[in-house]
Amino acid sequence: MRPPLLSVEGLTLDFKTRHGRVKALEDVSFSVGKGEILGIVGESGSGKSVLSYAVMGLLDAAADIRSGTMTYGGIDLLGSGVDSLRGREISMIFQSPRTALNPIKKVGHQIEDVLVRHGPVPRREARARAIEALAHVRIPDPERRYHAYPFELSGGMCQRVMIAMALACSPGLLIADEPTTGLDVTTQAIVMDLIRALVDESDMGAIVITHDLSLAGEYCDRVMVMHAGHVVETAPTGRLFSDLRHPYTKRLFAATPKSAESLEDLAAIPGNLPDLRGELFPCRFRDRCPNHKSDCDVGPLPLLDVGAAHSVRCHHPEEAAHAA
Ligand SMILES: Nc1ncnc2c1ncn2[C@@H]1O[C@H](COP(=O)(O)OP(=O)(O)OP(=O)(O)O)[C@@H](O)[C@H]1O
Repeated sequence: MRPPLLSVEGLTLDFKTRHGRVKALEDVSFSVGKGEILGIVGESGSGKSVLSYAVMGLLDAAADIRSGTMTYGGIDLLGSGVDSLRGREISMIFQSPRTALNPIKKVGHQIEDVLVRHGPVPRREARARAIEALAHVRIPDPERRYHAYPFELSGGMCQRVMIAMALACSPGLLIADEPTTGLDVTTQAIVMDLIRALVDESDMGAIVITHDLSLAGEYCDRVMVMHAGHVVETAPTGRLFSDLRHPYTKRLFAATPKSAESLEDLAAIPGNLPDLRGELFPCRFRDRCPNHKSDCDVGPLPLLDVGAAHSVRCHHPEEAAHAA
């Protein structure tokens, strides 16, 4: 087996605030391999963005990494002198591409800036490389689009420009944080098809962060489910969808719209995320969980291996689908 590209082990991270410590991530472990898309799903506030910012080294000063390791290609991401790795080897795209782009600069020039800064590519070659980058993300007529300002492009085109910028220096890992938010359904599919194709045709790995379980099911090789700063379930996509084992994953799935369903068919997930500033039980889902028992409140949660590369952090997972 090939060693993972990115490996995160036991990451525990708090934010120091005036109202106490926000326990944003606890004991988070996962890996991403070359040519693989890992989907990270969970409700708003589950820690998806904090986790990606931690990998990118974009955390604000209030963040306190209390324990854990993060390595990229064997290099310690928590060590010093790794900033140049990010941007070149690990690249990120965000939601709202229109606001992430500079509104008063031609998109071609914005790609050139990335190439010159992180490439490093000599300025005289940057224009040709920027046009290549636009062509790479299937933007029609890239020579003409090179001169466009963001307001002249659709939301989907702006997201493709962002992906072109992120891929300009051929990173090994792409992190896409809600890359299709705000785009219509057809454009969402175009952007996700593009990310899938770019991963398949290179050795790049990718993390796609989304609250949309069905999008993760369609485009990701593996899915990791987060709840209130914990990883509660991880599995290869096909396996997860045929055998949801964590009570939270099951409810998240039931709350995910499928095309044939009406709003009344959707089951809301009862209760709210716990306040991450207070004392927390070992299981952060316990107040919302239909399977809660007294042993859930004692000691650390077990990480159960429930099948091929399928793990669940729970005392009382749901019955296996085939046993039902
Ligand atoms: N700078 C900060 N200071 C204090 N708490 C923070 C800070 N940044 C994030 N948090 C807290 O960390 C937790 C996880 O937030 P995060 O933004 O990662 O969630 P998310 O799953 O990405 O949500 P969304 O889908 O809405 O983006 C939340 O409770 C949030 O309030």
